[in-house]
Amino acid sequence: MLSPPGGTQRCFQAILLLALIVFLLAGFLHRDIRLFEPLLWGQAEGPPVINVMFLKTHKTASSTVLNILFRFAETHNLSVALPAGSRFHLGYPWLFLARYVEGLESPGPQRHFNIMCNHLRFNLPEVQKVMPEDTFYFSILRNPVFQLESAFAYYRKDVPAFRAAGSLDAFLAAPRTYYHRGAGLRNAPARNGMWFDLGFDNDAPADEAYVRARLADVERRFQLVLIAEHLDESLVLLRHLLRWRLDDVVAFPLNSRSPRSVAGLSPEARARARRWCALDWRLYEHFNRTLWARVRAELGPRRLRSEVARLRARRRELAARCLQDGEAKNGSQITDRRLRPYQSGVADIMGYNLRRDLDNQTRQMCLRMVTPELQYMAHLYARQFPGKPPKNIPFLEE
Ligand SMILES: Nc1ncnc2c1ncn2[C@@H]1O[C@H](COP(=O)(O)OS(=O)(=O)O)[C@@H](OP(=O)(O)O)[C@H]1O
Repeated sequence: MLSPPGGTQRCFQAILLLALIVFLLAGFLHRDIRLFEPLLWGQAEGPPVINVMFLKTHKTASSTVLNILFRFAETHNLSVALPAGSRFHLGYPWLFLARYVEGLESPGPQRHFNIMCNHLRFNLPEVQKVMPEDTFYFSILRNPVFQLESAFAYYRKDVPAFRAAGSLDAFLAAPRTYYHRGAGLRNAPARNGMWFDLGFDNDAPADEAYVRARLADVERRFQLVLIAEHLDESLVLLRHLLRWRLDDVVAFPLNSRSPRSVAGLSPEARARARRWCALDWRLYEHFNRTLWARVRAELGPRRLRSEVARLRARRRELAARCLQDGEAKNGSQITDRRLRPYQSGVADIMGYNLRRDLDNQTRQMCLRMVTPELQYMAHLYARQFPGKPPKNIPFLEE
């Protein structure tokens, strides 16, 4: 005889119902946790880091990072190690000396600053005279092929090796024809420019032991090295390490050339650039690899994806709120000359027009995000040293 069908059926239905409840609960909880995840992630585990040294390498998206730091300094009323007197950088291309900083030129008890981020050639013992002991050090690198191409356009008229060559292709085909050590530091941007900015010899042979020793120096000193090609991921990691808010690291790209002034390079020219700048190439390869290892260890792929998406969404939102047409403009299209970026070489450097309908508070916030480096530095200088003559920016007077 068969057992009464009602019992088995009820048992089966109960199991099914239980499975359904478990399934729905799991799905709901999962969604629920995911809903709160970004909030939990956003919570800092201590006060924000406020002593920060950024080694601003050349042509690596470093102006965008500098803007982040200037804004943080201004909104938190922090002191910035600014170039002394009428200068615009901290002694570059010479190795940095503490006396290049305003307020440290005369002997006396050393003063410390919170933020240091203007162009300089790294020289640790002198930087340590300016920055507190607990300073967070970081820098940025870019693929040396594109960094060199950008430098060529930007310094075309200033760097003897570039001036002598008709084009970057011609330069890379026979760099020794144009590049002579006799020109000294003025030729630094023409070879291993990032290696040079780190304070190393940009003409040294790329011997394995030497390269490894210098990479280890950088590892030891810098808590983080950002990569321009992965700037958003880098900024997410930076924010996490500094315990800053999302808006602190949201930035519009600054100092970018208009696409028409960017030269395409053939695969041969790219390979030559990698060989010519072999030290920079090793540097870039190494820190590109360690950035991803670091991101995996600190954040993991899911959190990284979510935070990068939040950063991009916020940038889009602010671009729509702040910017005329929501986008960058060529240098000549910028109507307010105070927002015009410095133009150099044969590069057409882009900037931004602000929307006209902004209320005062929004305008103030947007203005900080689009103010070019030199103007922002002059503004901070006037704020920090009201008794000193203000910095004069010659191209704004023209
Ligand atoms: N993610 C991202 N965001 C912003 N900018 C980026 C980024 N990646 C690269 N770049 C390019 O970096 C170049 C500007 O570099 P810098 O600001 O360091 O230049 S400078 O040394 O301060 O003059 C400038 O390069 P070019 O446009 O090739 O000249 C920027 O376009």
